[in-house]
Amino acid sequence: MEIILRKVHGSMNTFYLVEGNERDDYDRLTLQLAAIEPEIDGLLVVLPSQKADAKMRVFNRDGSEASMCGNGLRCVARFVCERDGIDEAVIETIKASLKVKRQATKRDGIARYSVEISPVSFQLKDLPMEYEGNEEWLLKPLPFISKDIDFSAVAVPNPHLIGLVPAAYQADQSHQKEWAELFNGPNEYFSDGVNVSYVTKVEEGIFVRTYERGVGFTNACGTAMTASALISCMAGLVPFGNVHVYNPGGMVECQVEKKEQGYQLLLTGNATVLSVHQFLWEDEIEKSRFTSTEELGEQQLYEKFIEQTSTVSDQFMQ
Ligand SMILES: N[C@@H](CCC[C@H](N)C(=O)O)C(=O)O
Repeated sequence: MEIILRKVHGSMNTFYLVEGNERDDYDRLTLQLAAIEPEIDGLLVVLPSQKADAKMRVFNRDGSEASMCGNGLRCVARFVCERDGIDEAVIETIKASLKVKRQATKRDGIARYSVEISPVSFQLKDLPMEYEGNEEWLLKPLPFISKDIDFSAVAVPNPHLIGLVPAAYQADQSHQKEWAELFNGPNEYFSDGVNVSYVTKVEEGIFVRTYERGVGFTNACGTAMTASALISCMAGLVPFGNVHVYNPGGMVECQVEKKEQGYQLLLTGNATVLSVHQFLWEDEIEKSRFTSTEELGEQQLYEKFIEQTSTVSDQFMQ
């Protein structure tokens, strides 16, 4: 079957995006694409919805399905808004229907979208995380990892473990790698795995590096950056409001507001289309292949933006 794929990214968190109908083998398509291009983070599927403008499903590079993807949602938001000629939409995801909005284009010419990140839960059962009968784990060390790092567990609604770390843990990622690999294999704490982020305060906001469940280290994880901004506000590291979140793939803005009914989170950043492809999707991987590729020029604009943000991020890059 011939399908159209768009290669897209939010903060260099890179996906193929396909529009299709509900079917049960998008995990197979993800694995086929990852076999051809091991550096992609996963697949975004745009489906019809009964209750929203569209539905999004997200597959990690290893074929596992996630309940949410913040960077991916911005790319889906752009696809749906451009397809339907609208500036705002509602996208159904596994656990919630979320509002998305096109942002006015700045002078740099980059397409940007804002997406709601919801629901937010600190209940360990919602990640799930199991640790000595605790119901929540917020801003305190997990003694079996380190006495020096404050960790927090939060579901938005995909699972995140967030550590507030000094800069030395960003320069050498071996500590983060060791624990993230452990928690994403058979282990007693996180039965479904977890996205693990290390967060460091920088003058202009925070820097976040994430080891993603189903992927490994990534340029950026939108839900992780938003959850990290929330935890950084709760810790008093940065004020509530608009938080600049730097990452190895650029910078996004996370709006963190405390409301009576809980926290309201908004993620704003680029939604870049790199290329459009035709792909022959066959049962066997050997027969599946790209049959055409059209490169778009958008990445040049994004690279100029990265040059500006790299003054902050470079100190943490190896
Ligand atoms: N990159 C995403 C999150 C993708 C899913 C994650 N790996 C999980 O399994 O929960 C984002 O931008 O939020």
